Amino acid sequence: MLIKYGVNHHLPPYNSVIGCLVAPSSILRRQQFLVRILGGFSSQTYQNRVGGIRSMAACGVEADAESILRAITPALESSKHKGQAGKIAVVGGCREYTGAPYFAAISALKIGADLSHVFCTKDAAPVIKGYSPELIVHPILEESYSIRDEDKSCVTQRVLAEIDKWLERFDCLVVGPGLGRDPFLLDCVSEIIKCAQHLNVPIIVDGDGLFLVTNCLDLVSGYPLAVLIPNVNEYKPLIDKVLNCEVNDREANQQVQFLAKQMGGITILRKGKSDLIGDGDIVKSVSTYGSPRRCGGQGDILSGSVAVFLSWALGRSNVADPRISEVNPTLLGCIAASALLRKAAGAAFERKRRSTLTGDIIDCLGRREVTRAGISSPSYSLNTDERGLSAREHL
Ligand SMILES: NC(=O)C1=CN([C@@H]2O[C@H](COP(=O)(O)OP(=O)(O)OC[C@H]3O[C@@H](n4cnc5c(N)ncnc54)[C@H](O)[C@@H]3O)[C@@H](O)[C@H]2O)[C@@H](O)CC1
Ligand SMILES: Nc1ncnc2c1ncn2[C@@H]1O[C@H](COP(=O)(O)OP(=O)(O)OP(=O)(O)O)[C@@H](O)[C@H]1O
Repeated sequence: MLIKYGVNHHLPPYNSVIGCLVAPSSILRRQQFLVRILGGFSSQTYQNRVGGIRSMAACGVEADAESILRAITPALESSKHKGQAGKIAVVGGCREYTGAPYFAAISALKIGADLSHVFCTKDAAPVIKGYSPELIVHPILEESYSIRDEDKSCVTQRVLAEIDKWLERFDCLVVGPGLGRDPFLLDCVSEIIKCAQHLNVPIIVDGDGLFLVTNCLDLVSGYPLAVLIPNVNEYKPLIDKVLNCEVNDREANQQVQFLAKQMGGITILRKGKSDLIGDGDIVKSVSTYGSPRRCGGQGDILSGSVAVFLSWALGRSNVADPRISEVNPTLLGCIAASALLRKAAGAAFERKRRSTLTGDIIDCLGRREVTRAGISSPSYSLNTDERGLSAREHL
């Protein structure tokens, strides 16, 4: 089955069936790159990884999210020291948005990371610090209004020098929650992305970070440790820019795959009724029922969660369990994070119904019924179409 998208005839047609089952040479190169940055696998393990990806593709589109979630979550052991369960950083937070970086960073901690940093503007920092003493907040970013044109390159250098001291220590960087659109700020963040890539730090791009990379695709294209997590509004311009066509919901899986492939094998997590996750090699969906509430901030929880699970998946890539060692860690991280968020959203909705807010979902991230095995069906009604009950029952 050959699938062409829109009017973009200069792009090679994507054979979805073959594309899902066979790892092409670009993907093999990506695997080799991951092998290198993960410290090396035996050639047998490497072959298994590729074979495992094929078999994962062959077993259907819906991910076995529950078992992946359990398999990549590290045991709590008394022999471990601070930092081993993950050091995450969020680059985001400006005058308008202080909630988004907070939600992402605190979610990372609540899931089990040991340390969570936020790099934000000077205005945003005291506010974010005020939300939580747990977060390490660096007020290093500047927006155009606060600096003179002649000082801009100096400020950029200072920001880079400051963040460079930290970058290498992070297991994952989340770029974009509440970042805003200030051009000078975004220029600085472009440089941060380049530095992180140079150090092989995984990068999750969300919110305004997606505005930045959609307008400058080279920032992440071809970087196998990049994950983009667009919502419905952020997906459209990305598709338009990369594939030069419109969003195709009938062939949503193939389009996610094609997008990831065209961007050089990065990972795409398209958020929605089902979260679709593709790396240009295979595509998986997570459709665990979550919550009918769509309050702002749930995507921020997801970005912080992907950061933690991705670093756990990377850290466990050389274990014997083939569900872990043979599959792209970025894919595993996205699947686990998506499943956990959905379960937490469902648990929060059980209690708070229509008044559920993002903080309520964060409170549920560690609840036993959310983290333990098994996905319980919601006891509440969805809507008249799906359950035959009125929307009033949500209250
Ligand atoms: N409490 C907070 O501080 C929160 C801040 N948030 C931040 O707010 C910023 C904006 O995120 P939102 O979720 O509000 O963004 P939206 O999902 O509303 O929009 C995302 C992008 O799509 C564009 N867009 C919106 N509607 C469109 C349409 N109908 N057609 C085409 N394009 C459209 C917007 O201009 C924007 O570029 C981000 O930095 C985000 O991280 C959100 O995370 C929510 C919570
Ligand atoms: N139609 C839907 N049905 C079920 N769950 C959904 C639906 N849309 C979104 N979600 C859930 O909400 C999560 C976040 O998606 P959303 O589109 O709200 O992100 P976002 O707009 O980036 O969030 P934020 O407000 O943090 O910026 C998804 O991963 C999914 O779990």
